[in-house]
Amino acid sequence: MTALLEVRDIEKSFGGVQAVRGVSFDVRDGEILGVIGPNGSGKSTLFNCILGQLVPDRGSVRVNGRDVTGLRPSRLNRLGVSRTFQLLQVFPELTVRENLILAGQEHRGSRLSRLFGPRDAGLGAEADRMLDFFRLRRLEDETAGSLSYGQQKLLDAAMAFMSGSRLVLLDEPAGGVNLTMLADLRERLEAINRETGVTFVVIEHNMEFVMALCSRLIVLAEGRIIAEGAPADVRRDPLVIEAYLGH
Ligand SMILES: Nc1ncnc2c1ncn2[C@@H]1O[C@H](COP(=O)(O)OP(=O)(O)OP(=O)(O)O)[C@@H](O)[C@H]1O
Repeated sequence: MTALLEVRDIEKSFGGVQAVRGVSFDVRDGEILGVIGPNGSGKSTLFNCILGQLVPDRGSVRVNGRDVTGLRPSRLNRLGVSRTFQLLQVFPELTVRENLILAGQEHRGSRLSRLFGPRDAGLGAEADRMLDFFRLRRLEDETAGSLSYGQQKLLDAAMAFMSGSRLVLLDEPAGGVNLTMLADLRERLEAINRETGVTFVVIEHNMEFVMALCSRLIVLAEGRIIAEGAPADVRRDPLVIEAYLGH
């Protein structure tokens, strides 16, 4: 079976710094893959190469068998690929619902309909679905800036799933989220994966969260994959332990 995402031999340097050195992996349709590694191991650079924020020096990225290497993020959005960033991307002055609609419009490649189109730009039903999925319904008319940080992270994740995204890359979804909200976030991400079959790749520093959420992990150190497998095996791997302790 063709993988949904095929990453082959990606390399990326910044001046003399080799941030990613020949990374290859596949993500199967419906899988939740975690990408972990110490600070500076190349996780964000790899994500940016996959999602068109950076053009890799070498290697290729395929989505559903189609070569998308170096394609701009907006083109990837239209192919059903979206992402979150370490820093929140919500618009604090817009309501929760408006943020969802805007994200949906961006994924479709247009912000203009926000100004000129119908109020919900035809995305109302989908926004409703996300409000229910991420249990944000009672907050739909609140401005995003008035929510707690954990609620804003939930909204940020929900926005990535708008407009039929089939592959979502989540960059530190658990960062800065308190314990109660963490359990909620994980449970909701598992539910959306189970119920809609959407595939995700997650960069995360919170080990407990990532081990519980992901069915498979890859571990980066100094720009290379040093381990790959089920969370329980990866956490026992001497190379992984050394990479973390070394930092
Ligand atoms: N724009 C850039 N210019 C120069 N060097 C960069 C740039 N982006 C990343 N690097 C370097 O590339 C290496 C990998 O960084 P990257 O941010 O990809 O690691 P990371 O695993 O995501 O780290 P963290 O967990 O701290 O977010 C680091 O040495 C970093 O300093």
